[in-house]
Amino acid sequence: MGSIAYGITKEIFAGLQLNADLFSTAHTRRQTMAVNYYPPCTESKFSYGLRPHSDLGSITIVMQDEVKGLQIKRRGDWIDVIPRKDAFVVMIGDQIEILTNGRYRSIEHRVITNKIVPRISVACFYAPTEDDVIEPLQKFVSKGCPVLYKGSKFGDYLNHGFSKPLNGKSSLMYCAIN
Ligand SMILES: O=C(O)CCC(=O)C(=O)O
Ligand SMILES: [Fe+2]
Repeated sequence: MGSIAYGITKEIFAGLQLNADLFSTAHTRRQTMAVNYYPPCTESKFSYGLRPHSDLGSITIVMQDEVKGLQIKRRGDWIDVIPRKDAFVVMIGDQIEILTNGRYRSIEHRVITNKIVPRISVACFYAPTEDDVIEPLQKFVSKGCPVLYKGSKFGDYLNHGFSKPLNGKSSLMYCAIN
Protein backbone atom coordinates (compact mmCIF):
# COMPACT_ATOMS: atom_id res chain seq x y z
CA MET A 1 0.00 0.00 0.00
CA GLY A 2 2.92 2.33 0.75
CA SER A 3 4.08 2.16 -2.85
CA ILE A 4 0.56 2.98 -4.09
CA ALA A 5 0.51 6.02 -1.79
CA TYR A 6 3.95 7.04 -3.03
CA GLY A 7 2.80 6.68 -6.66
CA ILE A 8 -0.37 8.70 -6.13
CA THR A 9 1.36 11.53 -4.30
CA LYS A 10 4.01 11.54 -7.02
CA GLU A 11 1.31 12.18 -9.63
CA ILE A 12 -0.25 14.89 -7.47
CA PHE A 13 3.06 16.68 -7.01
CA ALA A 14 4.14 16.23 -10.63
CA GLY A 15 0.82 17.81 -11.66
CA LEU A 16 1.76 20.83 -9.55
CA GLN A 17 5.20 21.03 -11.20
CA LEU A 18 6.94 20.17 -7.94
CA ASN A 19 9.85 17.82 -7.38
CA ALA A 20 7.60 14.75 -7.38
CA ASP A 21 10.16 12.33 -5.91
CA LEU A 22 11.19 14.57 -3.07
CA PHE A 23 7.70 15.59 -2.01
CA SER A 24 6.12 12.18 -2.33
CA THR A 25 8.89 10.65 -0.24
CA ALA A 26 8.48 13.35 2.42
CA HIS A 27 4.68 13.07 2.51
CA THR A 28 4.46 9.29 2.78
CA ARG A 29 7.13 8.71 5.42
CA ARG A 30 4.75 8.32 8.32
CA GLN A 31 2.39 5.43 7.69
CA THR A 32 -0.42 4.47 10.04
CA MET A 33 -3.53 2.37 9.66
CA ALA A 34 -6.98 2.25 11.29
CA VAL A 35 -9.39 -0.65 11.05
CA ASN A 36 -12.86 0.78 11.57
CA TYR A 37 -15.83 -1.32 12.65
CA TYR A 38 -19.19 0.45 12.60
CA PRO A 39 -21.91 -1.62 14.31
CA PRO A 40 -25.42 -1.24 12.89
CA CYS A 41 -27.57 1.36 14.60
CA THR A 42 -31.32 0.76 14.60
CA GLU A 43 -32.14 3.56 17.02
CA SER A 44 -32.61 6.45 14.64
CA LYS A 45 -32.81 7.30 10.96
CA PHE A 46 -29.37 8.88 11.03
CA SER A 47 -26.39 8.15 13.18
CA TYR A 48 -22.73 8.96 12.81
CA GLY A 49 -20.05 6.30 12.63
CA LEU A 50 -17.52 9.13 12.35
CA ARG A 51 -18.42 12.80 12.60
CA PRO A 52 -17.44 15.19 9.77
CA HIS A 53 -13.69 15.79 9.59
CA SER A 54 -10.72 16.11 7.28
CA ASP A 55 -7.73 13.82 7.75
CA LEU A 56 -4.72 15.43 9.41
CA GLY A 57 -1.98 13.97 7.20
CA SER A 58 -1.18 14.16 3.48
CA ILE A 59 -3.24 11.43 1.83
CA THR A 60 -5.48 8.60 3.00
CA ILE A 61 -6.29 5.42 1.12
CA VAL A 62 -9.47 3.67 2.25
CA MET A 63 -10.62 0.14 1.54
CA GLN A 64 -14.35 -0.19 2.12
CA ASP A 65 -16.38 -3.37 2.32
CA GLU A 66 -19.61 -3.53 0.28
CA VAL A 67 -21.65 -1.49 2.80
CA LYS A 68 -22.30 2.16 1.98
CA GLY A 69 -21.55 4.74 4.66
CA LEU A 70 -18.66 7.01 3.68
CA GLN A 71 -19.75 10.42 2.39
CA ILE A 72 -17.78 13.43 1.15
CA LYS A 73 -18.87 17.04 1.23
CA ARG A 74 -19.01 18.69 -2.17
CA ARG A 75 -20.33 22.22 -2.61
CA GLY A 76 -22.26 21.95 0.63
CA ASP A 77 -23.89 18.57 -0.14
CA TRP A 78 -23.02 15.17 1.30
CA ILE A 79 -22.32 12.65 -1.46
CA ASP A 80 -22.14 8.87 -0.97
CA VAL A 81 -18.85 7.24 -1.92
CA ILE A 82 -20.28 4.08 -3.44
CA PRO A 83 -18.14 1.05 -2.56
CA ARG A 84 -16.51 -0.71 -5.51
CA LYS A 85 -14.73 -4.03 -5.31
CA ASP A 86 -12.11 -2.83 -7.78
CA ALA A 87 -11.26 0.51 -6.21
CA PHE A 88 -9.77 2.18 -3.16
CA VAL A 89 -10.84 5.65 -2.06
CA VAL A 90 -8.09 8.27 -2.05
CA MET A 91 -8.55 11.42 0.01
CA ILE A 92 -6.37 14.50 0.28
CA GLY A 93 -5.50 15.52 3.82
CA ASP A 94 -4.69 18.82 5.54
CA GLN A 95 -0.91 18.75 4.93
CA ILE A 96 -1.40 19.01 1.17
CA GLU A 97 -3.83 21.87 1.65
CA ILE A 98 -1.25 23.67 3.80
CA LEU A 99 1.67 22.92 1.44
CA THR A 100 -0.26 24.17 -1.60
CA ASN A 101 -1.69 27.18 0.29
CA GLY A 102 -5.21 25.96 -0.43
CA ARG A 103 -4.75 25.09 -4.12
CA TYR A 104 -5.63 21.46 -3.34
CA ARG A 105 -8.07 21.30 -0.48
CA SER A 106 -8.44 18.49 2.03
CA ILE A 107 -11.74 16.69 1.66
CA GLU A 108 -14.33 16.87 4.42
CA HIS A 109 -15.92 13.47 4.98
CA ARG A 110 -18.03 11.53 7.46
CA VAL A 111 -19.39 8.03 8.01
CA ILE A 112 -23.06 7.16 8.50
CA THR A 113 -23.97 3.86 10.14
CA ASN A 114 -26.19 1.28 8.49
CA LYS A 115 -29.46 0.31 10.18
CA ILE A 116 -29.11 -3.42 9.57
CA VAL A 117 -25.56 -4.52 8.88
CA PRO A 118 -22.16 -3.56 10.27
CA ARG A 119 -19.59 -1.85 8.09
CA ILE A 120 -15.82 -2.34 8.08
CA SER A 121 -13.19 -0.15 6.50
CA VAL A 122 -9.42 0.00 6.56
CA ALA A 123 -7.88 3.46 6.33
CA CYS A 124 -4.17 3.86 5.56
CA PHE A 125 -2.84 7.30 6.45
CA TYR A 126 0.30 8.81 4.89
CA ALA A 127 1.96 11.89 6.28
CA PRO A 128 5.27 13.62 6.90
CA THR A 129 7.24 12.62 9.99
CA GLU A 130 6.42 14.33 13.26
CA ASP A 131 9.50 16.60 13.13
CA ASP A 132 8.79 17.88 9.62
CA VAL A 133 7.58 21.46 9.43
CA ILE A 134 4.92 21.90 6.74
CA GLU A 135 4.21 25.37 5.41
CA PRO A 136 2.87 26.87 2.18
CA LEU A 137 5.35 26.82 -0.70
CA GLN A 138 6.22 30.23 -2.09
CA LYS A 139 5.00 29.25 -5.57
CA PHE A 140 1.43 29.10 -4.24
CA VAL A 141 1.61 32.52 -2.60
CA SER A 142 0.95 35.71 -4.55
CA LYS A 143 -0.73 39.07 -4.21
CA GLY A 144 -4.06 37.55 -5.17
CA CYS A 145 -3.44 34.49 -3.06
CA PRO A 146 -1.94 35.57 0.28
CA VAL A 147 -0.45 33.06 2.64
CA LEU A 148 -3.27 31.20 4.43
CA TYR A 149 -1.36 29.03 6.88
CA LYS A 150 1.68 29.35 9.08
CA GLY A 151 4.21 26.55 9.24
CA SER A 152 3.86 23.98 11.99
CA LYS A 153 5.58 20.79 13.01
CA PHE A 154 3.44 17.88 11.90
CA GLY A 155 3.75 16.28 15.36
CA ASP A 156 2.27 19.40 16.98
CA TYR A 157 -0.48 19.57 14.35
CA LEU A 158 -1.34 15.94 15.02
CA ASN A 159 -1.42 16.32 18.82
CA HIS A 160 -3.63 19.36 18.51
CA GLY A 161 -5.97 17.65 16.02
CA PHE A 162 -6.31 14.55 18.20
CA SER A 163 -7.03 16.63 21.29
CA LYS A 164 -10.24 18.06 19.77
CA PRO A 165 -13.52 16.41 18.80
CA LEU A 166 -13.98 15.86 15.05
CA ASN A 167 -15.59 18.99 13.65
CA GLY A 168 -15.49 19.51 9.90
CA LYS A 169 -12.28 21.18 8.76
CA SER A 170 -11.63 22.89 12.09
CA SER A 171 -8.27 21.09 12.46
CA LEU A 172 -6.84 23.60 9.97
CA MET A 173 -7.61 26.44 12.36
CA TYR A 174 -4.49 25.38 14.28
CA CYS A 175 -2.28 26.99 11.67
CA ALA A 176 -4.71 29.26 9.78
CA ILE A 177 -3.60 32.89 9.56
CA ASN A 178 -6.39 35.13 10.99
O1 LIG B 1 -14.67 4.36 7.24
C1 LIG B 1 -14.37 5.07 6.27
O2 LIG B 1 -14.75 4.83 5.12
C2 LIG B 1 -13.52 6.31 6.47
C3 LIG B 1 -12.72 6.31 7.74
C4 LIG B 1 -12.12 7.63 8.04
O3 LIG B 1 -12.52 8.64 7.55
C5 LIG B 1 -11.00 7.72 8.99
O4 LIG B 1 -10.63 6.70 9.61
O5 LIG B 1 -10.44 8.84 9.14
FE1 LIG C 1 -11.13 10.29 7.82
